[in-house]
Amino acid sequence: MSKRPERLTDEQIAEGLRDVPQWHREGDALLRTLQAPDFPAGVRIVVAVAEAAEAMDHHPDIDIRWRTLHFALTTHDAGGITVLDLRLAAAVDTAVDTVLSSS
Ligand SMILES: C[C@H](O)[C@H](O)[C@H]1CNC2=NC(N)=NC(=O)C2=N1
Repeated sequence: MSKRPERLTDEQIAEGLRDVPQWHREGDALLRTLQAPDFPAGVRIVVAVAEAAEAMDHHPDIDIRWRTLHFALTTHDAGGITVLDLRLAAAVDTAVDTVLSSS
C-alpha cells in the first residue's frame, strides 16, 4: 500500500484552491455545485467523474438533485483535506468540461 497523504494546512488548502477556482472549502471538505443542462447530462458527468475517481482510487461524495450536482471531497483516511482532494477537484473539473463540451 502507498503511504497515506498528510492533511494539508489551512494555508496549503487556500493556495491549492487557487488552481481550482470553482471549488471552495467548508470545514474538512472541498465543495463544488453545478447545474447540468438536464438530468441525463448530470448523470453523464457523474459517470465520467466516477471513472476518474476509480482510476485515482480517491472517491467524491456526490449528490444529484434533478440537474444540480453537489460534489464534496475529503480524505476519510486522513480525517481532512489532502493533496488527493485537490487532484480530484481538478479531475472533476476536467470530467465536467469534457462531458459538457460533447453534449
Ligand atoms: C484503500 C483505499 O485506498 C482507501 O480506502 C481510499 C479509497 N477512496 C477514498 N476516497 C476518499 N475520498 N477518501 C479516502 O480516504 C479514500 N480511501
